[in-house]
Amino acid sequence: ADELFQGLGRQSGIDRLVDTLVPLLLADVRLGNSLQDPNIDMVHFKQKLAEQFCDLSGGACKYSGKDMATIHDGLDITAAQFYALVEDLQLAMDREGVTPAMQNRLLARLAPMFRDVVTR
Ligand code: HEM
Repeated sequence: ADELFQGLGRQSGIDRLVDTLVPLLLADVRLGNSLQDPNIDMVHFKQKLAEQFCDLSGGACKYSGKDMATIHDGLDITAAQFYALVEDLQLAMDREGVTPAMQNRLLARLAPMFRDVVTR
């Protein structure tokens, strides 16, 4: 069941993936400036993202952050922004050597979050 967790390189691979992903998100003008808010604790954000990827991929973690609808409520996130994040994640996974099969598996587990994240 934890084949995806292995495919992402276990905890250390997931941590590297998040370290590669977050600068891409911060630099992506398509995402708008919600992530540039100085009130966002980026250390916390990265920890929660890594924990979520670990949980979703079958690692021995339980996501302990806010639920996706609550945290993204009021950010007016569009479908285009959701897909832009997915593209950044694909690029980060390419850079970290995650195989296409494993990339697709992680993306498939994120897809159901669309309805909670996209509100505009
Ligand atoms: C599959 C898509 C997405 C996933 C899995 C995801 C995941 C997360 C996670 C785990 C957190 C931290 C939760 C916490 O602190 O408890 C978060 C926060 C946040 N996300 Fe997303 N997110 C997604 C899409 C997006 C998109 C498209 C945007 C648009 C720019 C976005 C903007 C934000 C912002 C601004 C925060 C920080 C909110 C705050 O700390 O007040 N997210 N997201």
